Amino acid sequence: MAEGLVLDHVILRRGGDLLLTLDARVAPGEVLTVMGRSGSGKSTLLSAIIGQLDPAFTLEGRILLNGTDLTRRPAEARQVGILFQDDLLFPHLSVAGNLGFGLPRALRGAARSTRIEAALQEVELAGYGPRDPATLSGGQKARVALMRMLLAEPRALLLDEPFSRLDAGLRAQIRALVLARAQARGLPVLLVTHDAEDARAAGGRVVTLG
Ligand SMILES: Nc1ncnc2c1ncn2[C@@H]1O[C@H](COP(=O)(O)OP(=O)(O)OP(=O)(O)O)[C@@H](O)[C@H]1O
Repeated sequence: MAEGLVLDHVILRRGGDLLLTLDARVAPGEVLTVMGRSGSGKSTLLSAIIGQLDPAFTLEGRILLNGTDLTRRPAEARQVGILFQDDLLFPHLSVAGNLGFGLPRALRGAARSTRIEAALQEVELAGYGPRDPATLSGGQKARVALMRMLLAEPRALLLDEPFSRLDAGLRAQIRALVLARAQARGLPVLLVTHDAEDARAAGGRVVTLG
């Protein structure tokens, strides 16, 4: 059984037109960077992996995670986390409320608060639970969005240009944090980016679509 994320002869078509083909394995703790011109299908590939492919596209091949075939599973059963460029926090919830959103519903009371506080500590935001997200800096919001996603205990992580709205210094800092937290959990990571510096910093293999 192959651990990690396996894209087994994946072919995406729109109508009769071939969009992309990809055959790749991302091992636990490894980062595979996906680059390619605008329109080459990077975001569509991520949609297929999370189970939210637009019906305009068809998928051939298989998507496996830790040996389990996800191809026909509904999105909510896939345990694949994704971070986008505009990962907005829910404005009507506190920081703790936002983090709680990623937790299983069955987890209640003190166990719940303990998990939330540990998540805040992991990204150096101890004590920020009661804060209104609107009062956070861009980097703090990005850290809360990261932990909200990780608290759902994904088995793989997809990154769709999540750093591109951050200014250069912050971008490097958040990128390093996201990759470190993913690696600490042994998650396979697929990083979609236009930025050569992101690819270099990720340090793994690069595939170019189109
Ligand atoms: N819902 C849809 N219906 C039909 N065509 C679509 C749909 N979504 C995207 N496309 C088309 O599919 C192709 C791939 O789009 P996709 O967004 O995956 O590209 P991308 O590589 O992520 O681009 P970018 O780098 O600009 O974000 C493009 O030609 C796009 O116009």
